[in-house]
Amino acid sequence: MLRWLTAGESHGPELVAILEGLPAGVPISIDGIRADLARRKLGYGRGARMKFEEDQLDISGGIRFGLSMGSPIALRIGNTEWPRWVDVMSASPVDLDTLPKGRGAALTRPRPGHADLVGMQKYDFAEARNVLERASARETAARVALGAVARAFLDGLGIQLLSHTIAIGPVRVPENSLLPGPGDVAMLDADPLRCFDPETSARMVAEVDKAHEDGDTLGGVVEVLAYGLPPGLGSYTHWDRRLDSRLAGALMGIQAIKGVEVGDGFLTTTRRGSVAHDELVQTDTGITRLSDRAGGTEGGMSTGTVLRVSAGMKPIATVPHALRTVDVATGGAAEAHHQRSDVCAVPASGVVAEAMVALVLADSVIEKFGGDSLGEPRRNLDSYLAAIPTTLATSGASDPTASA
Ligand SMILES: Cc1cc2nc3c(=O)[nH]c(=O)nc-3n(C[C@H](O)[C@H](O)[C@H](O)COP(=O)(O)O)c2cc1C
Ligand SMILES: C=C(O[C@@H]1CC(C(=O)O)=C[C@@H](OP(=O)(O)O)[C@H]1O)C(=O)O
Repeated sequence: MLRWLTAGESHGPELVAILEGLPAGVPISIDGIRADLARRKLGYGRGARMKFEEDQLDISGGIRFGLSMGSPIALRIGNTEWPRWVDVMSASPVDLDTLPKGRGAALTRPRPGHADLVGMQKYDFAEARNVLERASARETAARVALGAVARAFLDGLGIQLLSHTIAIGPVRVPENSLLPGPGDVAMLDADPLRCFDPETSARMVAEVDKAHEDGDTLGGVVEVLAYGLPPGLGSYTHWDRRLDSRLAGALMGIQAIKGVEVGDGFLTTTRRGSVAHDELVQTDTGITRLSDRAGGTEGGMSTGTVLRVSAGMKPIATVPHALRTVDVATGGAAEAHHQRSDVCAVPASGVVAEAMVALVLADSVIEKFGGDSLGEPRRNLDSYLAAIPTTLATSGASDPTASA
């Protein structure tokens, strides 16, 4: 079993992350983790903080000479904003009257759509600073670092992941567009919105510009693809063993994600059964699916075809053209607090979604193929695939673009 935890606040000294249960012998490049952290900061529409905040990565344990040791992997990501927040986020008591006016001010005008009001109610805080510090998606940097480690493990088994943006607000890639493959990651990262279709990307840029001009914010949809999975990860035998259930939980656990679809998702519900599923035919190389509407799972198990899951992000709650709220200090009508914010963080969410999918898949692989050291799941995976009778064997991936 793979377990992971993160700690740390948005303006605290650092984020901390621990990954427990990874086999020994997985090659882990520290620069590779740094590269994924840099990818999370990409994307047209992100706010000022992404320009000056650096993710300062340090390894505290679990990796030696570039290889995992089988012990918990501990990572720290320093917040370079920290020097400006030492007093406001001090772990020791401070005289509140000495705090700087802006950063140290009590946040009594909760933002609709953020965690502010309910967080104050639940944890008995008079203002929202403690709430937003941990609710903030700054925490996703820690998850991306953990995801990079999980991805290194999957890589060693021939499993590769990527994500791309399929919608920004109302602008969406055309149905049945070509899907990106593992070789397209550099190209995706070079696109301002991490969109695979240049024409749609240009329209997305215009949509972000328009929202920015209007003092507004945007959401959208990202899709994660995983290539090279074996059939049989997850299980139909119990709800919490289902791969799709675990993926949905992990993706819904990302800040601002409000919906998850597997394969064609809700579109499938509009189709008749005769055109909703992926028919099977026998070929020279084994059983093949004629389409990929299901997105790589059946019965809560990976089918061995490309896994395709998407996550929908709501528009950023800190709207510059501030929303109506109540000042909880006075009880009077007010505008929600706003200093700075992202106009759109959908491309970054794609990188976070990749990390969450990588962690779930790595956990599922370890569950099925075990492993104290990398060789063990490799051997078990090979012998499992070799033991599938030829009458049941499937032949690699179907064409995922043939889904309609
Ligand atoms: C990568 C990323 C960046 C985000 N940036 C902001 C932001 O700048 N301002 C904001 O209000 N919300 C931002 N959010 C969303 C909030 O963190 C989220 O809405 C909040 O924690 C409340 O959780 P909920 O939306 O899931 O209810 C971001 C989310 C992600 C994934
Ligand atoms: C810091 C990050 O994202 C932050 C997520 C976030 C939120 O409310 O979720 C609000 C913003 O923080 P601030 O209010 O300090 O500008 C984003 O910049 C990051 O992704 O590294």
